[in-house]
Amino acid sequence: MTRADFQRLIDDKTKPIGSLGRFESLAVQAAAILGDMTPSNASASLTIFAADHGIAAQRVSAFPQEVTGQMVANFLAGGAAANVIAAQFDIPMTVVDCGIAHPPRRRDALVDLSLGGGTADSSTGPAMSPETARKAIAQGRQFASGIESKIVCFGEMGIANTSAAALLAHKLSGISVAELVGRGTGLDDTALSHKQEVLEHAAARTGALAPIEALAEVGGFEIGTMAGAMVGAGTSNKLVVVDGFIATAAAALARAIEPDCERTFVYAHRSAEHGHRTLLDWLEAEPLLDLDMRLGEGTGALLAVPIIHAALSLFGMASFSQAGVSGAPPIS
Ligand SMILES: O=C(O)c1ccc[n+]([C@@H]2O[C@H](COP(=O)([O-])O)[C@@H](O)[C@H]2O)c1
Ligand SMILES: Cc1cc2nc[nH]c2cc1C
Repeated sequence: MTRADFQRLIDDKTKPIGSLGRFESLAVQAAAILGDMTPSNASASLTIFAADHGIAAQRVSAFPQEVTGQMVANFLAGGAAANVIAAQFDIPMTVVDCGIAHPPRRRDALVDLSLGGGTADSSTGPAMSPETARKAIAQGRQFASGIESKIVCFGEMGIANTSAAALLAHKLSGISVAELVGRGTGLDDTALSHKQEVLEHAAARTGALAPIEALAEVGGFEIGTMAGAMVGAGTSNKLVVVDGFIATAAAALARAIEPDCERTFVYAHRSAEHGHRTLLDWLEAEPLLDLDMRLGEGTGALLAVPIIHAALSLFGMASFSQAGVSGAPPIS
C-alpha cells in the first residue's frame, strides 16, 4: 500500500478530515514506511552512540572528558535517564563505543565500534582522516542492518559533541556558527562566548566541504556512525526517530549522503540547545515535542515512541460507513 492508500484510510475514519492534525500525518508516515498498521508489530529499540572529542581540550564543555566513559558505565548499570525511560516503555537499549577516551572497565556489554580514543582537536586540524570518516558511515550502515526492531531511536553521549554538531551543521547548511553554537551541558555567558570563538576559529580552517569531508574535518566518531546507521535503517524501511541537536546534525549528514532516507525520519523533539530550532527549520522538520529538554542519550526519541504507537492505533477506528455516521456534505 502506498502513502496515498494509508491517507485514504485515515480520511475515511469517523472524524472530520485532518482533525487530528500532525498526529494523522505521523500515522500515515509510520504505516507507509513500516508497511503495517498494527502498533504491536512496531517494536522499538534505542541505540546510544558514544565517543569523545579532541576539541574538549579547548574548554568548550562544562564537564570534563572522563564523563563520557563514566556516563556509559552508568548506562550499562541502568542508572541514566535513558535507562529509566526505556524501561518504562519496555524498550531495549544498546550502547555503542564509537571511540571513548576512557571507556568503562566492563566493556563486555558494549558494542565495540571504536575508531580510536576520541577525535583530534578540530580547532587545530582535521578531527579524523577521510578514510576514518568513510569507515564511520560504513560501520553505522552495517550496524543498522543488524537491528531487528521496526522503530529505531538513536541517541548519543559525548562530552563536547555540541561543538562537533554545530560545526558539522554549519558546514552542511551554511548557517552561521553564531546561530548554531549553544550552552551544551550548561556553559555560562563567558564560557559560551569563548566556545563561539573556538568554533569560529575551527570553522575558518576550511572552506566549503562535501559531506564526508565535513565529517572528517569537524567530527565526531559517534555522529558519523549514527549518520551511517540512519542511512542504513532508512533504506531498509525502519522508522528512524531522531533525538536532539547532535542527532539532528547526524540526520542532516545522513540526508546529504542519501536524500531518500529523509522520508523515514521522525524528529522527536525540539531541544533547548540554541541552534536546534534553526537547524530544524533549515531541514524543514517539525518535531513532535517541545519540552525544553537538552540531555541527549535518546531521551527525546524515547518519548516519541508511545506517540507513534498511538498514531498507528488510529487505523483501528471505525470508518463512516462501518459506524453509520453521516459524512460531511460536499461544500459548494
Ligand atoms: O540532544 C541535545 O539536544 C543535547 C543538547 C545539549 C547537550 N547534550 C548532551 O550533552 C553532551 C554535549 O554537551 P557539551 O556541552 O559537552 O558539548 C552530550 O553528551 C550530549 O548528549 C545534548
Ligand atoms: C551528567 C551528564 C549526562 C549526560 N547525558 C548525555 N550527555 C550528558 C552529559 C552529562 C554531563
